Amino acid sequence: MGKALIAINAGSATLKFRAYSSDGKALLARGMVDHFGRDHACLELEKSGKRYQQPLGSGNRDENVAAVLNTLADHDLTPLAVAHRVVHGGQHYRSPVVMTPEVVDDLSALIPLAPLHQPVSLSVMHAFAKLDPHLTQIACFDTAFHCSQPVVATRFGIARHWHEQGLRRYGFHGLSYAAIARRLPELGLGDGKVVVLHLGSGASACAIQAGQSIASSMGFSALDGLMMSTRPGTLDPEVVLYWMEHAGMDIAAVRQELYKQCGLFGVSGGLSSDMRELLQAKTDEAREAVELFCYRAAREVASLATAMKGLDAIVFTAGIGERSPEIRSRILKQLAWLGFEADLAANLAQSYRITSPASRLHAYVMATDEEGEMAREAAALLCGDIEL
Ligand SMILES: Nc1ncnc2c1ncn2[C@@H]1O[C@H](COP(=O)(O)OP(=O)(O)O)[C@@H](O)[C@H]1O
Ligand SMILES: CC(=O)OP(=O)(O)O
Ligand SMILES: [Mg+2]
Repeated sequence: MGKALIAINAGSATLKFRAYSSDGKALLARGMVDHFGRDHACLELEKSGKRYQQPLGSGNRDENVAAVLNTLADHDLTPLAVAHRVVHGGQHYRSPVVMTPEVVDDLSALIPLAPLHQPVSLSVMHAFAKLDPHLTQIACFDTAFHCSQPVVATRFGIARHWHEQGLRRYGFHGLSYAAIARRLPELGLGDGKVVVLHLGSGASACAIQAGQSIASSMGFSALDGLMMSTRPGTLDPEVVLYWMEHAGMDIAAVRQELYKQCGLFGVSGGLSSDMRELLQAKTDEAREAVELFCYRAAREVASLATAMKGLDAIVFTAGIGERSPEIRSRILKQLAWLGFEADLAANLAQSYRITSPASRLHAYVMATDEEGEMAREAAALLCGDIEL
């Protein structure tokens, strides 16, 4: 097999990768490390109709990444170029770029704003560069899709000079939203007002109108908005001041709390950050964690609909959104007053449309394709369709 365009998506609970033909169009192989960075990390690969699975026996992220690179080599998937999902592009990066030492420095400076993701993406780039220092590596940004938002959606209610210094809402999961927006015309929603719920380990929602991001639940960092696996979502900032003033927590301890100890994990009393486990668990704490997750997601839909002054449909996507009928059904129940009537059988079958034909508003399940979006961006950059 010739060389492949590799797309790497380092998320907070998974590391997904795909190999494409050099034009980014044909999918050659797909894989993922589930439970990325945890003791029971497991690598899966699908290639030429065959599936391979390998428990990694290590919760070390660098070792998990090394296993991915070895697997690519073992399966004859030599990189022609590698496209990386980079969560934070800051004020400056609004379209994909070829990595250079200067870009590495710029993206490293954003690590504090995306501590679960940015360092991992940079270390994956470093691992590939060690294999081949001349390899073209491309950064594709989660923040880029949200550049279309009106200023009002990007401002915090703080003094103007902070906004000018970059303290504003950026929005994340943009590669996922771009992939969904690309497919909205299939549903007759190319010009519609749609709220997309990206429910994975990190979770956010985005108002997409006529294919463009109008507003998003995530802000300056990927902490804001919906409650997530280990992140709280929207939080009164006084909670942070309280931690610092009364619990003796310094910045590192606060950051650790916000990124690792909150969300499903914290509310379930430390039981699990994994929705699959919480849905099986019988404790009151697990039940409350799941309830809060759904409640926050449903509330955000109504808020984002208001940003668009209307709503035509919602779309569920990502790990939980694509695979959990229970969570979708609870969110739809909370939104029933808006005109959603779930089709229970369709929801259980993970069908495309999961609302009944008579429902005033419709809900859909769509598989996200962050890697496909990155491959498209990288191929366009490599053939000169996007200016460097
Ligand atoms: N069948 C399922 N039911 C409920 N949750 C699931 C299911 N499959 C995966 N998940 C959840 O999806 C999350 C991972 O989502 P994903 O979008 O793939 O991750 P990441 O945020 O790492 O990109 C995991 O935390 C897991 O709990
Ligand atoms: C931005 C973010 O939270 O990403 P993920 O859901 O992949 O962890
Ligand atoms: Mg993800």
